[in-house]
Amino acid sequence: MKLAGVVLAGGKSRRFGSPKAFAKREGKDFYQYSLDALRPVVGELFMITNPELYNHFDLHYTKNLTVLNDDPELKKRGPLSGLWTAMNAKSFDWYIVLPVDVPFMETRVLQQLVHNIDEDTDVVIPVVTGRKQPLVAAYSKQIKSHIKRVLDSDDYSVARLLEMCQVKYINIDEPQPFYNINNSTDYQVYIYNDKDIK
Ligand SMILES: Nc1nc2c(ncn2[C@@H]2O[C@H](COP(=O)(O)OP(=O)(O)OP(=O)(O)O)[C@@H](O)[C@H]2O)c(=O)[nH]1
Repeated sequence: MKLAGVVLAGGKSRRFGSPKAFAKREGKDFYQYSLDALRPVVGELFMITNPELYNHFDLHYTKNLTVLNDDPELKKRGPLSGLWTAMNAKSFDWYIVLPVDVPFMETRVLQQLVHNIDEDTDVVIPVVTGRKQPLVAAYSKQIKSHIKRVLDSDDYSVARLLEMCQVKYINIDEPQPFYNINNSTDYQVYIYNDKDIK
């Protein structure tokens, strides 16, 4: 089974106030944590961003990394633009997706997703303390045409896509295996107090 990693890195970070991809934890950029978490489980890595951010990434951060901008025809439609761009760039059996704002992500969470892949499933999504996490998930190449259909419609939300798919939700049996850093309060709580929560 051929697996690709996809880091969604083209968001506007309105709530955070500056591009989250380049926020730092212990001197390392957030986007690098996502790449590092994916690297042990996938053959190739894709990071999908936008032209304003593109030149700020280290394009040679790791081997087998391709950094692309969202497909110009489908840009600014949120995370699915990024997933579509990666699927269109190269065919793999499954795409393991991460956002840029999970600097405590660990590879073992992604391994649990991969272990739950089967032929009757299109998408594997973890549920963490009762919350579904569709941007920390595995997507089959089989749903590429569904993604295109959603992006061509008025509602290009991930929720709309999932209505069309066989989704397997897996419970991650740990209190908080990762944190989303969406705004400055999250940053304050989880990064400044990093030493306290470890
Ligand atoms: N490639 C790509 N990634 C996106 C796009 N929109 C959001 N993302 C990424 O998807 C993940 C989740 O995004 P959000 O945190 O919900 O949105 P955001 O735009 O980054 O932040 P807000 O403006 O505060 O909502 C992040 O890693 C974003 O970088 C997009 O249009 N293209």
